[in-house]
Amino acid sequence: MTSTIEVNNLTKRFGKVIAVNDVSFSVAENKIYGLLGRNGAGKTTLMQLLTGQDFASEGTISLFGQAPVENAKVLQNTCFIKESQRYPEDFRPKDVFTTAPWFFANWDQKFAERLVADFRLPLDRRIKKLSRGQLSSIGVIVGLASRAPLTFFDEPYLGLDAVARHIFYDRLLEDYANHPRTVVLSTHLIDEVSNLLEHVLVIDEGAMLINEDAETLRNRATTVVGMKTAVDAFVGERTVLQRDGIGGLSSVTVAGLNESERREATAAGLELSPVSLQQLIIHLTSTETTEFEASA
Ligand SMILES: Nc1ncnc2c1ncn2[C@@H]1O[C@H](COP(=O)(O)OP(=O)(O)OP(=O)(O)O)[C@@H](O)[C@H]1O
Repeated sequence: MTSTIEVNNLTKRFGKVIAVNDVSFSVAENKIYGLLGRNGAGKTTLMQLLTGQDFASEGTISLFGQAPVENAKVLQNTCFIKESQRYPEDFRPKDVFTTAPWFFANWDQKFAERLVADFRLPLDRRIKKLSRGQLSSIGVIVGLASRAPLTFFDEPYLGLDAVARHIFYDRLLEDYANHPRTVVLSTHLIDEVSNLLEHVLVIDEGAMLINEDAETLRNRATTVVGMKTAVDAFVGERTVLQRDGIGGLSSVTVAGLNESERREATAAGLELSPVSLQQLIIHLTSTETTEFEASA
């Protein structure tokens, strides 16, 4: 498998703050990655380092086999959409879409126009007059229509309403199927993007906590539902992530179950359902977590 990104022992310090702490990982070509983690975990810093916008304190980064810093060849194949994107004072959306093709070799103007219509973006209004969501939609359109071989979206949709967010997800999936590329998406709306993600990176306090195929990760926990006595008997000494119940019914989320354990649960009249990625990540990154990580 070809890697688009290779990171080795990457550290970034801001004075005493260690924003990224000795991180090593690779990102495979033509997959959609989720870069997830709590506030201040180091996601934006990591993306800034990867896109050559900041210097590493230690370690190495390779994009398409080369270091990204001041490397035009690498950067013209990379698109970084961030929530806080700034535009020249007098720019209107149409100016952004006129200049974007200068930077991105694969830019698709027709696709950009379709997205402008989808997002109902007023092309002639000054950018400083746009609503928060309209401003975000400019970034999302650039990120999609650039068709850069490597695209980073850092919380790209602040202010976008639910309809617009789903247009983004749908268009991304549709266009990715026709024009495969590597996408790294950072978001806190984990359940919304859950079906989009093929691989999940979770960073916590600067360190890489999870680097796993999304499907494998989802199978790391299961919710067992049924009569309280039967659920308790089945759960026994297993690691419990979450426990809910009402009346005689109980719902308990436990760390991964193998095939024979699943059969055992079903035979005991219990229902099994997969845990949501968001629930799992909340658990893995909440401060008291250690036992489940160790058992995974
Ligand atoms: N220029 C800077 N100077 C000092 N500390 C910084 C600087 N930039 C980031 N940090 C710190 O580094 C840590 C990581 O920040 P970063 O913005 O990468 O987090 P994040 O995961 O993107 O968070 P969020 O989800 O809230 O956007 C935080 O503790 C932040 O306060």
